[in-house]
Amino acid sequence: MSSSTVLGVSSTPYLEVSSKRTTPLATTSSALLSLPLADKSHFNALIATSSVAKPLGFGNGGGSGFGFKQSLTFVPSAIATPNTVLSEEAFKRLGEFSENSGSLDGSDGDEDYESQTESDEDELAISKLGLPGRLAESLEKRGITHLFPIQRAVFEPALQGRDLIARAKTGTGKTLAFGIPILKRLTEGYEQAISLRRSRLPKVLVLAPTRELARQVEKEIKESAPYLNTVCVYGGVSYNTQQNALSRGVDVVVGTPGRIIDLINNSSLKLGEVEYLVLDEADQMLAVGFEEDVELILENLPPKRQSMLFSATMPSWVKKLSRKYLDNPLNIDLVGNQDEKLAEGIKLYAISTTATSKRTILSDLITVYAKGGKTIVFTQTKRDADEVSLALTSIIASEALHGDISQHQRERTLNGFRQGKFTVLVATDVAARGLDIPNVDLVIHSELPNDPETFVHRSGRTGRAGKEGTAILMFTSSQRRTVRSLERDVGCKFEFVSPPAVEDVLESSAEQVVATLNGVHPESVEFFTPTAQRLIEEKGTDALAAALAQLSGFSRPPSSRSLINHEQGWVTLQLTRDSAFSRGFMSARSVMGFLSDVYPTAADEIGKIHIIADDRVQGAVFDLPEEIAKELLNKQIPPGNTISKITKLPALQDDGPSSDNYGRFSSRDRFSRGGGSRFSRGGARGGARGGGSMDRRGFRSSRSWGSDDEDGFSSSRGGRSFRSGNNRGSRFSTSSDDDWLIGGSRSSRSSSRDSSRSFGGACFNCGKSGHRASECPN
Ligand SMILES: Nc1ncnc2c1ncn2[C@@H]1O[C@H](COP(=O)(O)OP(=O)(O)OP(=O)(O)O)[C@@H](O)[C@H]1O
Repeated sequence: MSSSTVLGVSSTPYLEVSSKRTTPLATTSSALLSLPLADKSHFNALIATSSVAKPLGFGNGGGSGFGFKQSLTFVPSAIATPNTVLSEEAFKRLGEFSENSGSLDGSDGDEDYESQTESDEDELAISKLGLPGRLAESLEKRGITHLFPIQRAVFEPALQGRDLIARAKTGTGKTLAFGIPILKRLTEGYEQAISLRRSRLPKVLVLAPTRELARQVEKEIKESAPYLNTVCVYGGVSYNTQQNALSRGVDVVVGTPGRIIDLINNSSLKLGEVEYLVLDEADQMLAVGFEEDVELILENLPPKRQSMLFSATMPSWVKKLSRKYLDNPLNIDLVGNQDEKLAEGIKLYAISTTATSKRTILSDLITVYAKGGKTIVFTQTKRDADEVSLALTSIIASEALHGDISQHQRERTLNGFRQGKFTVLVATDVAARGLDIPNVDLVIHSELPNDPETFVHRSGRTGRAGKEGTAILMFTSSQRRTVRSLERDVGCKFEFVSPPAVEDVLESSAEQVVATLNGVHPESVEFFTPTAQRLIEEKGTDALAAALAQLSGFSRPPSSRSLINHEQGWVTLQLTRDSAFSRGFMSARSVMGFLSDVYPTAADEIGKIHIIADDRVQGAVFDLPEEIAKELLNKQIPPGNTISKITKLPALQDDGPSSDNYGRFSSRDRFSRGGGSRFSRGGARGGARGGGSMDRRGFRSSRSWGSDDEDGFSSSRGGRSFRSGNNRGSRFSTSSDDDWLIGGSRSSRSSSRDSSRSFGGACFNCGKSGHRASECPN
């Protein structure tokens, strides 16, 4: 068995699979379901593929499935670890391996696969699992006709009584993965019982970290096995109802730790007969803060029980810690360490924002990316959740959800959201884990999450059960590095995008309005038809366009916005220079030099400057207040230069040219964490720090320093709010998030109106600093 693995496959003889050749789908579902039943010391892992996805109606690709490869294959021992089944990482490697190899009998694997798939689908059907009739019936009634992959992987070992640690991506059906085998056992047990005691004690305890999640698990179990008595216990509501329910005899208790402890302490909840324990969101349940409570609860459970841990994230410390509570657990990991941790159907975007532009961008993102569907916006603090929700409400119906809101209101809000009464839920991480709300199209992280796990869970509120969804991460320029490490930790890639252009927002708004027109009652339409006819005769399509504009909330033209930081009232211009005319490279200084020559007011009022990333283009983009931009565009400019208003940003250099002195101070990360760095910005900028009395640019530069921590990584940890940004909210503070600010010597530039002082930019003519092109000795 050196390079081969021996697998026990239900009643069939052991099957030896060489590591060079595999059997495409020789055994499929039966293998999956029965593998752990066999002599466990003999098998390492099993690779399941689209035969898993297909019967589930996920198809083989198109982003809708779970990303399984085309065939079922077995893992050579080199890849699998003992007590580990079904790693998707292993799937991938072995998928390739099996695709290149023939089947053992030399037949064409694909044919075998197709012919085999038909019967697999059958075997995997809920109706073929040997479930008690009423359980199978209620599952099927709910549309659960086939097991999902994690459910298949867990089914047999769970029935065998193994302790488990199971990881599978968000929205892949982990609740029923533990639910189905437990309910099977429970139902079978009760079918043998003559009658059920009214005072029976719970056999199953499921712990969840939040009340909403506990309620949801309760619902899933109740709907799957309505004939059992399932009681949910959680804080924030009266004890009476829960105590009464428990006293009537109970089979399954689902709850949050705090209330469970209270009920144990007042003797309303007795856990002495629990046979099955589940920790949902196990990594959170065992994290600091929860673990003590969990431990306390476990002390009340019989030592002989089956324990199962489930989560979409399972940091290694959880596995270590869980040894305390589990007996020789089987690891079932459908995620894999090297692979992307997010569900397959989630499209990821990242967008750089500033504190002040955040809210405008937020509502634009919702308009453009959710297209009228449901959105969850995650904030760092409760206050942020309230404020963002309030701010959005004037544009889009939205509600806040967080821990300070009364439990009844929390439930009303969640129900309203589920039912589509409003489309935007603004929540703290109380909603990050587990919540299964159908058709959430968009998740927005309005602030960086505290850790990669939270990112995975928050994002996982969309793209569930094989559906597609979008997650957008908003970050400030100082957090760019953290975003990169997030990519590494989660194994994902963001598409970095600019804020939606005004045109896109208008178009999406119009589309949404058009979609709502179908809902207008025909009788109402009749009332308006004569007026509509008259209007069309008088104004043609303009009449309808005006109606759409009004309904979209754009009865006035939207004010222009910077493409760089999305600030209203600003425009982004592009300056390019013919290579024949170029001297030296394009830098922030040379842009300043150019503007000082052509239109000094523009140099005074300029916002951000970025150099175009394309090496073949000598160019930069920069922001100007709308009126000044208009003036500038009417000015005569030196030959070989082109200046224009743009509607889409070209690719930009991240940190500015390294040879530019200003670039040295460009990465705010350098300052945001190091405290009193020797690159003291204040010093470098001519004492701008704290310079509230300085002129505008000096002031701006001082703000950019001062806000470093507020918008930096520490903000996500410390729960800074939009408000902190907004309180600083003059348009000048917006520039405080500059990727790199133009003013290596802002204080000196700020005096450019006073020509007697030295000129801080570079000459546009010769590229040297210290003088203007008009004063150029060359
Ligand atoms: N076999 C199945 N067939 C059809 N739908 C299913 C099946 N199993 C689960 N579902 C549905 O899939 C959705 C996601 O399931 P669930 O909430 O259990 O996911 P999860 O893996 O626990 O997600 P999270 O990690 O976010 O908690 C639910 O709506 C559930 O009813």
